[in-house]
Amino acid sequence: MAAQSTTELAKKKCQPCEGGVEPYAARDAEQQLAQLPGWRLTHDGQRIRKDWNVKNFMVGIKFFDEVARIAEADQHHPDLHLEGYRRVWIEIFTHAIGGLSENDFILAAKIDQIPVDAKK
Ligand SMILES: C[C@H](O)[C@H](O)[C@H]1CNC2=NC(N)=NC(=O)C2=N1
Repeated sequence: MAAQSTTELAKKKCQPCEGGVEPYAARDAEQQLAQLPGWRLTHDGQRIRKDWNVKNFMVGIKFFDEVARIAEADQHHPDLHLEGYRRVWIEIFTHAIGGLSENDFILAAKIDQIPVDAKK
């Protein structure tokens, strides 16, 4: 499976997934992640995750608001975490298949286009 650039991914729209799709093998997922700085595999290669230290709590909340808009527009939804008032992390996987589909990488690429005020 050929890895796609972030630009290619971000131009795509998530496709409705109700199962019946083979999850990415860890090796393919790793290759795709090489194009997505900061994202890594978790849960035995079944999810992708990225962490941010944002400037303050409201920056985190506003970031989530932007992420939520994208997720709703594409009907593909990440797990959003905010702890310790500015430590943010996002996990993405395709619930319908219990693993990774192209949708997860599309969403990650779109999230990476959101400007986020990081801790100085
Ligand atoms: C039909 C539509 O794609 C599904 O209901 C969506 C909604 N959002 C979703 N988000 C994620 N992350 N995984 C899913 O399987 C999923 N299913």
